[in-house]
Amino acid sequence: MSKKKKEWRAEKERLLSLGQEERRKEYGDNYVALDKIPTWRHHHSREPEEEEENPVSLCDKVSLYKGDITILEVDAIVNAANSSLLGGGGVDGCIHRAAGHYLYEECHSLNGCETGKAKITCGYDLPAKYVIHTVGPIARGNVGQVQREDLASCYKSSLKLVEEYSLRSVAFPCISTGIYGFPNEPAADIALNTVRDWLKENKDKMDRIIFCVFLENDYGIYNRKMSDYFPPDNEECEEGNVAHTEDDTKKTDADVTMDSQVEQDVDMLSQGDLDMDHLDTPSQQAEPCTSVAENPAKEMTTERSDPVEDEKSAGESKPKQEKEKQEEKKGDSEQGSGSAGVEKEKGAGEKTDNAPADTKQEDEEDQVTSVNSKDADSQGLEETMEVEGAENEEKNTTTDISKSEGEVKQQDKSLAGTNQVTQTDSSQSKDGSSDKGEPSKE
Ligand SMILES: NC(=O)c1ccc[n+]([C@H]2O[C@H](COP(=O)([O-])OP(=O)(O)OC[C@H]3O[C@@H](n4cnc5c(N)ncnc54)[C@H](O)[C@@H]3O)[C@@H](O)[C@H]2O)c1
Repeated sequence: MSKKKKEWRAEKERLLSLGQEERRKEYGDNYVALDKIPTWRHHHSREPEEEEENPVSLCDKVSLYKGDITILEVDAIVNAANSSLLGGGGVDGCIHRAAGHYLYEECHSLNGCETGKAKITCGYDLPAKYVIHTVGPIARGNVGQVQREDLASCYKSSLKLVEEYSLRSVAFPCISTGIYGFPNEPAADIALNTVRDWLKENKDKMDRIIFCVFLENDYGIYNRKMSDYFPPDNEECEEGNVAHTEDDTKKTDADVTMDSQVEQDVDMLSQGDLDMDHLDTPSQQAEPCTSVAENPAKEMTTERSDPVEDEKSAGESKPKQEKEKQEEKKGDSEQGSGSAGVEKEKGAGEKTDNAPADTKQEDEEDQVTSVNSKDADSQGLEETMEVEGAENEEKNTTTDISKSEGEVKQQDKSLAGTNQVTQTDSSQSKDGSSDKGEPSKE
C-alpha cells in the first residue's frame, strides 16, 4: 500500500477514535456546536432552549441555518460534489479547503460517484466527523422528471448513509442550486419533502437535520416553507425561526439584489436568452468560506482555469470521451441532466460495486467548458461560465451563461492541478476505507 493511502487511512482511524473534547483540540474554536443551533420550533430567542423531554414533532428535529456549512459541528455535512469527487468550486471547494488534503486522498480512492448517489468519507480537519458526497443533477434552469428524481435521490442516498453509519446529525447545503442551475424553489420543496418523509420513519434515530443555506434568496424560500413541512402537532411553528450567524444580522439590500440577480440569471438561462452584458459584479460578496483567507477574492487566479477539463483527465482518455460525445450528440434526444434515466434506488444494505461515475453526467459536466474570473475584487466576484450544451436535436444551441454569484469560489488552481489522477477500481467498505473487491456503500 502506498505511503499516501496509509496516511489518509491512519489519519481517518485516529480521528474517528477521538472523543468530542479531543476532536475540538484538533479543529480549534472555529465551529458552531449543535446546541447553539435552534430547532425550527424555537425561534431564535436569547435563552438557551429548554431540554425537550420527548420531542413529539418533526419540528424539533430540523433546523434552518444560514452560513458556512464547513463550521458546523455535526456528525456529517453533505457536499454538493461532481461525479469525479475530486473537488471543484462552490460548497465543494469550501469543504475540500477546510477539510485538508486527506479528504482529496480518500475521495480519490472512491472512483467517482454517479448522479443521485452518495459516498461517505472522513471529515478530517472539519468539525464534522464525516462528509457525505453526493452528485446533484445538472439542471441549467430546466427541471424535468429525471432531474427531480435525481435531486430527491441525492437526499435519500445521503440519509441512507446517515442511517448505515448511525449518525445523529447532518447538514445539507442547497444541492444543485448553484453551478448546476436547479431552480431554488423547486429544489427546496424536493429537499424538504424528501427529508420530511424520511424523518417520519426515522425520527427516533435522529437528533437533527439542518438545512444550511448560504444565499439570502434560499433563506427566504426555506423560511417561508419550513412550517408547511414541519408543523408541530400542537402549535404553529412561527415564521422566522432561523438561526443566524452573527454577521447575518448585518444583511444589506445589496445581498437581496445579488441573490435576485442570480435568480434572474437562472430564469433567463431557462429561456436561453441570457446575455453576458447585463451582469455586473455583485455589490456584496456573500459570507466567504471560513476556511479561506479573509478575502477569498485575493486568492482568485486571473488565469483561465477549467476544472472540468481537469476533472475529465481524472476519468477516461480524451479520444474515448470525444467518441462518446459524438455518439451522445447523435443519438441523444434526451433533454437536461446527464443521468441516462432514474436508477432504481438501491435497497438499504444492498451492496453496490463502485460503479464509475455516470458518463452521461460527466459529459454534461465536461460541457462546462470554462470558468474564468476577471478582476475579482474584495467587493465580489464575477465568474463567467460558458456552458456549451447540445440539449437535444431541436435546440442544439449553445447557451452562454454568466453567473455572478459572490459565494461561488474561483476554482482552486492547485486543487484543479492535482486532479490529474486515473480512476482506480476500488470500493468502499463500511468504515469508509476503500479496499479492492469489497462492495462499496453508496
Ligand atoms: N467545476 C467547476 O468549475 C465548478 C465551479 C464552481 C462550483 N463547482 C461545484 O459545483 C458543482 C455542483 O454544483 P451545485 O450547484 O450542486 O453546487 P454549488 O455550486 O456549490 O452550489 C450549491 C449551494 O451551496 C451554496 N454554498 C456555497 N458555498 C457554501 C458554503 N460554504 N456553505 C454552505 N453553502 C454554500 C451555494 O450558494 C448554493 O446555494 C460541482 O462541480 C462542484 O465542484 C464546480
